[in-house]
Amino acid sequence: MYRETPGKKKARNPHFNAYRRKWGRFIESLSALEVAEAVERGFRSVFPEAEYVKVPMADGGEGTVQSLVDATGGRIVEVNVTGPLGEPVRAFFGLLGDGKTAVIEMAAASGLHLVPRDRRNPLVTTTRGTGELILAALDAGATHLIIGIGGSATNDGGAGMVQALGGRLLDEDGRDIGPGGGALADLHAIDLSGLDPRLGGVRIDVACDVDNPLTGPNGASAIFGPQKGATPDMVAVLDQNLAHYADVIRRELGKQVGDIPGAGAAGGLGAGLLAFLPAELKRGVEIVIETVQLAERVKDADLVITGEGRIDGQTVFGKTPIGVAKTAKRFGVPVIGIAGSLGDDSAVVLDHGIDALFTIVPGVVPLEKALEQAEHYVTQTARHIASVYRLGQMKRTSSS
Ligand SMILES: Nc1ncnc2c1ncn2[C@@H]1O[C@H](COP(=O)(O)OP(=O)(O)OP(=O)(O)O)[C@@H](O)[C@H]1O
Ligand SMILES: O=C(O)[C@H](O)CO
Repeated sequence: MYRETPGKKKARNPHFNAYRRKWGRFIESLSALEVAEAVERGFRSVFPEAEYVKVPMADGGEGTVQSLVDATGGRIVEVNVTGPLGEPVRAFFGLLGDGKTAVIEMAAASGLHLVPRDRRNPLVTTTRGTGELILAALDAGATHLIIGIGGSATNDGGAGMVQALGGRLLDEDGRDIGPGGGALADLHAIDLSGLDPRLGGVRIDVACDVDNPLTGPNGASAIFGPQKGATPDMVAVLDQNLAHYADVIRRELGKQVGDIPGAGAAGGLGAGLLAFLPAELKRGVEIVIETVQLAERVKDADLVITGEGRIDGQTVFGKTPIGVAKTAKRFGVPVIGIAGSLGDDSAVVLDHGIDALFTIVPGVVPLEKALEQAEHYVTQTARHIASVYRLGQMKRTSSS
């Protein structure tokens, strides 16, 4: 039960995955830290003396690097890498406060947003830039890598990535195969002897945005190929090539990776990471919870506030707010969820550890305005939540 310590109330504060980078190209919305700050401002106007702990959270998708950098006092490192079509792109990774953990979003180097719609072609797009980001992280001294995969322009099974790291993918004549999901048809042999030796000493946690297998009707090519520019004929070729790729991996490396859930994420990069590197696929939010030591930070809280852009029925499938709520519930801490918008089925989250839900928009406003005004709306909503919370305390005080 809640008990007020005079002068110091703990309303521990929030975990919110609104993604600056996601919206940044159109309209500036908020990073997780900025949302946390807005919640604190709203709460402070009602509870000025409370202690507020802000833990920017994420689920492995876009915004994860920024959140983990903010949560751990790390820094963002910018690097020039090879883009999906072979052109140079300015990408980034995060080096966390411990100086040993690097966080990579593969989409920063190999993302769909980097390729104009009329040039999308997964037969040729490559994950080479993702491999180059891994190399840059190793150069920075990282021994633990967190790699968020999804939002890719690619369907090459991580072939470009392993080539960038020194692995050789050879055709029948012993020549390196070219870039893209099309060239996988030529693969005959794999030689990992030139792989960067530093990879032997690293731990790699991979957060996939989906659970799809590598091939088949639910595989990478069939489900995500079309958004990358694949026609139905191209989907058939890409799927066949990934199946061949998995066969060669099995023959050459003795690893069976195609059916593992998440192998088909990011055009089969999930499978490539498992086949070639010391990688483990995990739930993104679990990786983040561990990295920011969330349990430690919520265990003494009186209240946790969490949220995301939109809370709906999908939120219960491994999204940030539910991971936060489950952690808080281990310590019996109440949890309030806030969101930019609530789906018709949002109430299901109330069965998964969230005790109450609020939307931040004050009325019918265009999305553009809602995003522009998000900081103000979050502050205002937090103030209203704090007022209701205080009412609950008054009732308890007067009836005790
Ligand atoms: N500031 C905001 N105000 C109102 N609605 C918002 C706001 N931010 C996000 N939304 C709503 O949430 C939807 C999805 O936004 P976003 O992709 O950021 O969601 P998310 O739920 O945080 O992320 P994801 O589901 O991709 O992990 C938007 O289309 C919009 O309906
Ligand atoms: O990149 C992709 O293919 C999708 O986001 C699924 O991982």
